[in-house]
Amino acid sequence: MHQEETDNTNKPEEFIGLSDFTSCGNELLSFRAGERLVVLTKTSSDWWWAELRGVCGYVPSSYLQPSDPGKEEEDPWQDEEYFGNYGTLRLHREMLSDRPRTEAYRQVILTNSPHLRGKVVMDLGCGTGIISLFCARLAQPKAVFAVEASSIAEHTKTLVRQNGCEEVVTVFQCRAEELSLPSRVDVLVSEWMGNCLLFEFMVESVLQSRDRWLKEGGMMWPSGATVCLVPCQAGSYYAETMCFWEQLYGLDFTALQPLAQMEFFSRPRFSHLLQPEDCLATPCDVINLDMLSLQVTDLEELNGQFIFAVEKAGMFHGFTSWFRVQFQNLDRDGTTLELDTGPYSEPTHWKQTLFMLDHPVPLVGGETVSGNILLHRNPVWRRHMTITIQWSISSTEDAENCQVQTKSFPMWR
Ligand SMILES: N=C(N)NCC[C@H]1O[C@@H](n2cnc3c(N)ncnc32)[C@H](O)[C@@H]1O
Repeated sequence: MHQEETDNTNKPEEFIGLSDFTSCGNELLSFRAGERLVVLTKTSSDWWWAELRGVCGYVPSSYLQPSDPGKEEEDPWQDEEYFGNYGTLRLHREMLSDRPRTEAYRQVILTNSPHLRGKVVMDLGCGTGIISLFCARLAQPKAVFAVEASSIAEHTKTLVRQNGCEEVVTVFQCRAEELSLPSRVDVLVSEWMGNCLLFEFMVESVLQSRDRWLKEGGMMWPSGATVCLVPCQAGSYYAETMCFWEQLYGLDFTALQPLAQMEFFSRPRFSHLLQPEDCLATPCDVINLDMLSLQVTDLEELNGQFIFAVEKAGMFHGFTSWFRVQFQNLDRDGTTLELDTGPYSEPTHWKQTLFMLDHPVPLVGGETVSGNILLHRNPVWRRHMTITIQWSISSTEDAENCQVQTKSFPMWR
């Protein structure tokens, strides 16, 4: 690749393919018309270094157009839409009606009540203030700073008054990044988890607030987070999205199956309820995060390995993912509490996330599914990521011919 001139602007930009481009060299990146690529560096006027679904390569600049001109100005955090959504009751009602989630935080406050006495607590992204109210009602903290950027905060102030907590709880209606507080805090509690743990990437705000406001030796709740994965059957989802086209009122609509595969299997399926009997192996913890040491830069790429021993024969339709979060006790010898959003626990509003393979594969007991998962944060749209899973299936007989497969799932851009 010759360098006519280099453009050192490193701000990634999103472009859309004007027409299909098929790579004819190993450093070139193929794409289809209409696909959104992220141009990382305009290395020359004709060839740019770009990324598509976690893979990088050179693309011809003449095949690309900037994604919708208005979008250049669009905030990469999409905060207007994001905080707009949280300004309505719909999402707060969903979170409050999630008993395992809300009860877990209540138990954390109750269990740690003695050590919370006289402490200063920050509740980051407090929403309706439920966790702050738990603190004020179930313990005797010196102060609780309830931080909420959306317009729901106006109502949160009323809820604090109506529940007699205004002496202890102060609501700050602003982004945590713009906050000024009278003092640092002993405990930073937040319910920040999104689908696949990280979607929305509110965790970045939590880490920045930790570095700005948490006292030395202070406590993060959650103190730790784990991403789990398992190979699974998804027979009913496969039937309703793929088999559906086989016999339609006596007609053969299977010509639509390639379209169905693109439409239903190319992105993760949120809110999938995995039945325990559909797990083909014992689930693996693939990513572990320590909320005291985790850095924002670590969030760009998180990698995990897995080896699954297939325990029973079944159809390998895909992988299912979920998360657990841990709440270390303020009494260092005390029990660590945990919220598990997996298939063996009571379902939460997150349920689980399903990653469908393009084609199901029959598995038999004794085979192994091994590989790795990569959570790659979107360099342009900062609340989004692409999950890439690489796997190979090996059986005891012919271990050598296990071919490595890979698939990337944008969540969502
Ligand atoms: N996936 C989740 N748990 N989402 C909960 C997000 C809650 O935190 C609020 N929130 C998210 N980020 C921030 C931030 N940087 N500053 C203040 N509030 C925030 C948001 O408005 C909503 O009420």
